[in-house]
Amino acid sequence: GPAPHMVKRATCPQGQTVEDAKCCVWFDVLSDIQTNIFNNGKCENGVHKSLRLAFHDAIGFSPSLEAGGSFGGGGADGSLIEHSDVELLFAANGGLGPTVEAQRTAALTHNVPFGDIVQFAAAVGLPAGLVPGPGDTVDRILERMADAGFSADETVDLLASHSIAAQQGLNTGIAGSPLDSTPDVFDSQFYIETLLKGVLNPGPTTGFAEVLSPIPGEFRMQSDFAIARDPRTACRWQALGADHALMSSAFRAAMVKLATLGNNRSTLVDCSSVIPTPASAPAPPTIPGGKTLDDIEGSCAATPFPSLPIAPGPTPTVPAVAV
Ligand code: HEM
Ligand SMILES: [Ca+2]
Ligand SMILES: [Ca+2]
Repeated sequence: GPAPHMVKRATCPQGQTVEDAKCCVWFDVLSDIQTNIFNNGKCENGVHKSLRLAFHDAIGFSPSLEAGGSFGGGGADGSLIEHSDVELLFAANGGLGPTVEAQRTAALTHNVPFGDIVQFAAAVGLPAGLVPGPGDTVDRILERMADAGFSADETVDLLASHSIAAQQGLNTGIAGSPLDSTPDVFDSQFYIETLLKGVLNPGPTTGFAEVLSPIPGEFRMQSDFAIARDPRTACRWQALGADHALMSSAFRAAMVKLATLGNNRSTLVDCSSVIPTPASAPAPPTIPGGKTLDDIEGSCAATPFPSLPIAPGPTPTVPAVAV
């Protein structure tokens, strides 16, 4: 049967049953943001930015800074909205402003908190430098993630987010260049394509922390390139690339942890049933057209890269998305 916190105990005014009557307002928030932030529920810029915002809000959480007597950040506390005057100035949060404002409007409309009120008092500013950067070494990224409580595997799991992602700040000349060939589909392609040999620059100039890409139009950042090939992370990376079901379940588990960082989970109300059920599974993982297994830089010492089907036709040019 369902876990105790998932037992539905309340009926909302519109007839839905939920875990707790406190969840009902989130149906109103849901339809508001589907319409006003997600362009009628499309996996586009509003969704991409909102996911990135969730990471940047939550990862401002450092037990080691706190132990040293400094403010360690409040974790997933809505500080990016509450203290947008401070936090939007951090370089890592570039491009997030419009989403922060749209979410503020929705929160105020429905009278829901930006984040946990207890965390708010402490979260007067997210210490800069807590969000990993695309030019950081794998050592530094894994250390920072470990400080916030994430293993190397969980760090890889969270990067599934880069399957629905584009860059705009690293190379402004090609703003909207996606990180995989299917930026509107949450699939395994990101993990496969980051392992392909880099052969080209997608733009006329090279951006910050940009490394050679395998596919015209696709952007590859240094940190993704390096994490895909590091002995500590390469096997997990490859495993998620070959298995969408594993990728989804691993991402879900790591995202629950991220979304509640800095909060006491026993004090939170679980409203999972408000989240719509995802549409059907995406197309199975493939090696992009025009490439072969020989183009994959297999980096997991223990296991060779699996032989995946190759998409028909020549190597595609990945179109830019709106950002
Ligand atoms: C661990 C190290 C990570 C690094 C170094 C990193 C870095 C970046 C960078 C530099 C961009 C491009 C930003 C721009 O130019 O506009 C980006 C985009 C993005 N990141 Fe990450 N990221 C990391 C982890 C994560 C995690 C854990 C999540 C979510 C759980 C996430 C979600 C996203 C999303 C959704 C985008 C696309 C935003 C858009 O399309 O506008 N990232 N990331
Ligand atoms: Ca925060
Ligand atoms: Ca994708």
